[in-house]
Amino acid sequence: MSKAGGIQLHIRNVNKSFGTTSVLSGIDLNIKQGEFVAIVGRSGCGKSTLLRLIAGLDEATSGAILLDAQGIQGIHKDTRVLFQEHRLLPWKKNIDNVRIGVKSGDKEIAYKALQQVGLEHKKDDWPAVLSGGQRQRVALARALAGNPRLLLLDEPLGALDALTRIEMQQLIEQLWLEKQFTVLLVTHDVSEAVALADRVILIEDGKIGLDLKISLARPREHDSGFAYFEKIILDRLLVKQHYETAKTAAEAFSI
Ligand SMILES: Nc1ncnc2c1ncn2[C@@H]1O[C@H](COP(=O)(O)OP(=O)(O)OP(=O)(O)O)[C@@H](O)[C@H]1O
Repeated sequence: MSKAGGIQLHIRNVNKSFGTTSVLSGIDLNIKQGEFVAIVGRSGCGKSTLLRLIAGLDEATSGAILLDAQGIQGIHKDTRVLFQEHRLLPWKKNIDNVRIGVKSGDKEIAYKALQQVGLEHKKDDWPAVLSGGQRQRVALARALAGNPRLLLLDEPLGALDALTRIEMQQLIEQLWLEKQFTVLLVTHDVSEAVALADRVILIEDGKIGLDLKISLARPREHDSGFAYFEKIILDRLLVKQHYETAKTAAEAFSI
């Protein structure tokens, strides 16, 4: 029997290099059972790399990643990952794509997962006839069907239009409140991070530059409190960008 509730995560002094290029250095992070954490940062800062290490899809160069106090060894049975691309198999009907996520292959469980994302009526359709948002919902259903305790989301809403994106955010929040799994969401969208997360982690220069608790009630409104948190994060991202731009300009003019 798997344990109920979310997975607890401890990251201790994790470093990751590709060849001689260091991407992550000295990452320390504790995530509580059932916490919703968003990871933001400029393009290429190492967000996806960190997520892949936690998913067990890649190995840290040094340091430790503990899931429920156990050192990670490959993909944990209670972890599911959702990527920006839906990764559905085009030759399988939606219900059969969701069944891939069920260990026993049980069709009932797959059907229930499709119900949870509001797409049970599309069970016998092919992924090709769905909209982009619907395909992402089927991919989410496939992840849910595995009854995850840790859900890793790597920009899963990045390719969706603004309205569908907000609907998906609400669906993810509602499922998280119901099921109490732990969530790590990598996103470029600061507003999305503030809308969903208990904590926002900002990565810069391969380190944690900011670890901000979002102390706003749910469901979140776009009010002055929301704008306050958005500004803290955006200011931090932009200050860094201004610094980089100034540095590049200074180098170009040999200042
Ligand atoms: N398998 C790999 N081999 C070599 N370099 C890699 C590999 N994976 C990632 N990198 C490098 O590591 C750095 C961080 O990449 P990563 O994808 O984690 O960034 P990111 O913050 O998720 O970026 P984005 O927001 O653009 O998706 C980049 O410079 C990238 O080129």
